[in-house]
Amino acid sequence: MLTIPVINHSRHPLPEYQTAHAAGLDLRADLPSGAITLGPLERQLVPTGLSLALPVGYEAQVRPRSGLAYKHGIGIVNSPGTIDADYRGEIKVLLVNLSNEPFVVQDGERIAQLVVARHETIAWQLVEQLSETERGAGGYGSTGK
Ligand SMILES: O=c1ccn([C@H]2C[C@H](O)[C@@H](COP(=O)(O)OP(=O)(O)OP(=O)(O)O)O2)c(=O)[nH]1
Ligand SMILES: [Mg+2]
Repeated sequence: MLTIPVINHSRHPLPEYQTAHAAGLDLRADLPSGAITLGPLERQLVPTGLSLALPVGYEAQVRPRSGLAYKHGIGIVNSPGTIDADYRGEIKVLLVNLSNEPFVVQDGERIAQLVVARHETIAWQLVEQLSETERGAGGYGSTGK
């Protein structure tokens, strides 16, 4: 279990895992001035009121919730959003309404989920040739349906 320092400027509880082995912690909209409406194809940066200090070597991904996507066409424009370990600002969620109907985001509503993951920090090794593989440069459906 990883412990992460967090500041909660919102009036909502900290993000929680909804089930015992969930990967994502649900993020809530922090809208002290009240609900906002996303018109069709409109995008808005929705605040969460949370700031983190992730350990070096970790990132957090801001991912959509499938229920909102399926029922209301709500996605995240930059999905998955990347929270860097050195970011100390407020986590925000760039929601987009991909439906034909206006969608109201309520204060405190669970709008996205945060997945914390390890990542590598790499150094480049500039070469003239890459190791050979069976796939080679094949992609984009090269293996068939
Ligand atoms: O969905 C997101 C994505 C990013 N961020 C914050 C944390 C992240 O560390 C920072 C920068 O994000 P990113 O690198 O994706 O944006 P950029 O356009 O490359 O901006 P920058 O030049 O500040 O890196 O913004 C969020 O709060 N929500
Ligand atoms: Mg960046």
